[in-house]
Amino acid sequence: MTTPRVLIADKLSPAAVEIFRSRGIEADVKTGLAPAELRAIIGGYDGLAVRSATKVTAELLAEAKRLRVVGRAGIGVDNIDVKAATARGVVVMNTPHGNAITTAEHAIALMFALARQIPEASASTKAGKWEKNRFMGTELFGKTLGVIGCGNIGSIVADRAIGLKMKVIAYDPFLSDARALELGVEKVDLPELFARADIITLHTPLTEATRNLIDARAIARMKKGVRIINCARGGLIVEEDLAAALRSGHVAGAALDVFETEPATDNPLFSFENVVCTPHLGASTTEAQENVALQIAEQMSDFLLTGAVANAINMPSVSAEEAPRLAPYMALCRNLGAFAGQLSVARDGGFRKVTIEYEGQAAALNHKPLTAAALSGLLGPLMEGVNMVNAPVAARERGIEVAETVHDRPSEYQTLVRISVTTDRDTRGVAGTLFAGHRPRIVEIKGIPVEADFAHHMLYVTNKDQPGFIGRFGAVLAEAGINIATLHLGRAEKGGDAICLVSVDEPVPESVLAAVRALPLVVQATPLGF
Ligand SMILES: NC(=O)c1ccc[n+]([C@@H]2O[C@H](COP(=O)([O-])OP(=O)(O)OC[C@H]3O[C@@H](n4cnc5c(N)ncnc54)[C@H](O)[C@@H]3O)[C@@H](O)[C@H]2O)c1
Ligand SMILES: O=C(O)CC[C@@H](O)C(=O)O
Repeated sequence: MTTPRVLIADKLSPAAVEIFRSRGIEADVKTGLAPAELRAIIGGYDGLAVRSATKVTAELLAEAKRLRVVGRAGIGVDNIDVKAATARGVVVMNTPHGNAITTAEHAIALMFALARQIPEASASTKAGKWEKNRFMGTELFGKTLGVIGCGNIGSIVADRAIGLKMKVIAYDPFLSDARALELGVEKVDLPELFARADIITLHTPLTEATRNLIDARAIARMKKGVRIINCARGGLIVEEDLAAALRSGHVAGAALDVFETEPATDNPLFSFENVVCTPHLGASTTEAQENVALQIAEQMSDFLLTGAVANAINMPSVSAEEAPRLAPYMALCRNLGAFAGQLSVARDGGFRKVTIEYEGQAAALNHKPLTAAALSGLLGPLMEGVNMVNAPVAARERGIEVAETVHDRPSEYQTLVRISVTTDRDTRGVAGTLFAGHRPRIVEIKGIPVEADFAHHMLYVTNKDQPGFIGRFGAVLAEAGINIATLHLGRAEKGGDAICLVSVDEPVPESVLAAVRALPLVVQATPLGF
């Protein structure tokens, strides 16, 4: 394996570079590059580590020919075109917990700053004015805090606010009653939160569903004198609508760490005395930056070196312990998928349904990555650059139904995977096992037992089980100068359908295939490549 190369494109703790290098990965730090500069060099890297400044766009990804992973040292991935990355088979991973406490603390700090006008009071005091009467605050004790988005950060904010003896109400469509009870928050719907909260704090990701969540209509439903805190993403609030509500006095104040356009150097909200602003500092503590840098460097190194996948947005997880155990299964599933796919494409075209069955030891494994590997093999003949990241999406986009079946029954083999592909005309199944625990081996084709290793070039022939086939078949290949490396036969019953699977040393040319197909007793012949 060539040494993987990672580009660190945003300012990350030096600990990240140390981790990459100690794991034998080449790491270049090039921050502040213009998009064109980044596009010019990205083709040389297997991994890209970013924070929020670098925009990982479809244009950038189009130049990233060898890129396998984008690592976000932080939580929000809205600066990464995850759809484009997935389509190109690039894993996108983040560090979901590393800066959560720090960001929650920033939200609490902003709440205090807002309630006691600390930034303005500080500026005034330092300017030599002693304006004791100008800065009348509001107490937090007993106030109702409305938390919108009660995930990692929102729930830490709720916990801290409860410690301050505030009443916490929360709106999050995915918050269960049990979790709300555990957190000590009251679960409410959005209109009720707007109607009851004295202070509202936002902790949702920026998605199409949450963009412009706080607009003029939403603000009109809030209490007069409400205060709003945003430590999540700028696009959650319509800034003009917030400015209008600040002007009218309906909103008593706002504290904003994030803005619609960043870096925010000129924003109409800056002119309000009762607006506290910080430059996207939510995650900016030494502790959080150390956490996310270490975590992303470890995760990216694990993936590039061992295939382990943690905290990926667009791929199932594979733990570092599982990765070596799953590796031979992934090869088995990819090859079985490729076998079934090549057979079906060659004969019928489009796939309707794929069923992947796991039996014996395989039944106890983490199936999601194995199914993704099977789909990548299956779609290989149809798509360029298909891999475990983009195959499940590609299958969905092509309307292919994917079913996983785990058999809790004794298996003839210690471990078995069977892949069946249904087209408009037929269903074809291929099963395989791991020989000696690690070598993928075919054990059944269309219900007929046959034992064969996968090889680079193979020829799969179905024929009538009658004397004379093998001699003629061997002669055709021999006349064409094609050496048979291995030959495996199977049949459904004496004199019935039979199969012959050979591995050969080079691809079988079309003219030889035509000669094989023309032989008496031959039903079909399909070249296969693995
Ligand atoms: N200011 C900063 O520096 C900073 C730092 C870290 C994270 N963030 C932002 O904070 C966000 C939240 O981070 P997190 O770690 O808590 O994420 P999380 O995924 O743990 O929590 C997000 C929560 O939002 C909920 N949610 C989704 N859609 C919703 C909707 N329409 N209404 C209400 N709730 C909804 C989800 O169910 C989830 O529980 C991140 O997406 C990121 O954008 C900002
Ligand atoms: O990297 C940062 O400074 C901000 C990170 C933050 O926005 C996040 O989503 O994790």
